[in-house]
Amino acid sequence: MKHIFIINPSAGKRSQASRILAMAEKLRQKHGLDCACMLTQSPGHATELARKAAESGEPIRLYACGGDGTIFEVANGAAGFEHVAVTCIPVGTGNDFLKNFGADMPRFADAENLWDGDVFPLDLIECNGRYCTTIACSGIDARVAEDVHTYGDHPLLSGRGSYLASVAVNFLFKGIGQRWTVTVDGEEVTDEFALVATCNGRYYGGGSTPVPEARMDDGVLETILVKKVSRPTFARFFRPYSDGQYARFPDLARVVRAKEVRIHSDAGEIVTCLDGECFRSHDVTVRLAGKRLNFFGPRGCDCNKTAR
Ligand SMILES: Nc1ncnc2c1ncn2[C@@H]1O[C@H](COP(=O)(O)OP(=O)(O)OP(=O)(O)O)[C@@H](O)[C@H]1O
Repeated sequence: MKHIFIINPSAGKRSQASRILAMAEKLRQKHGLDCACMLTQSPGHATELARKAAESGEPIRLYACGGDGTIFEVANGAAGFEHVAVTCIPVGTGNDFLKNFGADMPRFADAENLWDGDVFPLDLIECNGRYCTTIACSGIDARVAEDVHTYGDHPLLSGRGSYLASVAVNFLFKGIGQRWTVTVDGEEVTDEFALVATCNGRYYGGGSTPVPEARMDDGVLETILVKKVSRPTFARFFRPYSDGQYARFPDLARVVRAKEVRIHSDAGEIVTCLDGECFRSHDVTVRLAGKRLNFFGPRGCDCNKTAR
């Protein structure tokens, strides 16, 4: 069994590469493990490294050392490979992926708790040819995420602080909704939408939980559709939405368990974020992926620990 640490030196406020290198060295000395460390050179490189390792055919444990973007990239390289398992060592800004594990999240920070931990499969969302582990969102929430990195470098703002700054800018200066045709399992609706978010996990945007009942291994995705609203209504809606209280606004938001959701925009581009990584397009297709991700974590950990 090989243990490969894929380290994103640009994740978080400052590089944790030397701490991860020391951690891997400790595993080598203490347990005689076959460990290797690789630093990513650029965006997308973690997918390349993970796929290359997986294609070697050897049994491998991959440690994605970074934030949500890093686990997203490693998952995209490792999905569907039975002999590969993936975990996350949190050194990112938000680390929303690991919040799904509740009180066990801090245990992921030390590889000593991980190297012989439980392996279990997680569902994945497939969106426009890529895999997403937690939430695939399109609309104002994705535009907010697209802008979060602008504020993420600010020394006075935490992960949550950068998120709130981006919400304020998008709310005050950019439109809330867009005219889209949304097709849910073949049923088409053309309307003004604020956002459409498909949830496998429960957290995004520095800790918002739009659909707290979403579970990461149940073979089902929950999609929340939110219509365009006025600024005052959005201001009232935002907090309860972030706290998973969408049911208080039945005229604005509904949650469906759909196999496939398609979004089409004739006008402006749709901004979509997969685990916080954003892209723009006129067509978005989201569905439960045929492939799953073997994940490992500390003994006894539960990806649904915080589910309602
Ligand atoms: N060597 C590199 N140089 C610059 N960017 C990189 C490099 N390696 C990876 N990246 C990019 O860094 C970005 C941020 O990574 P990541 O999301 O893991 O950290 P974060 O933003 O601090 O954490 P979070 O998303 O949890 O808030 C990703 O988009 C990834 O593609």
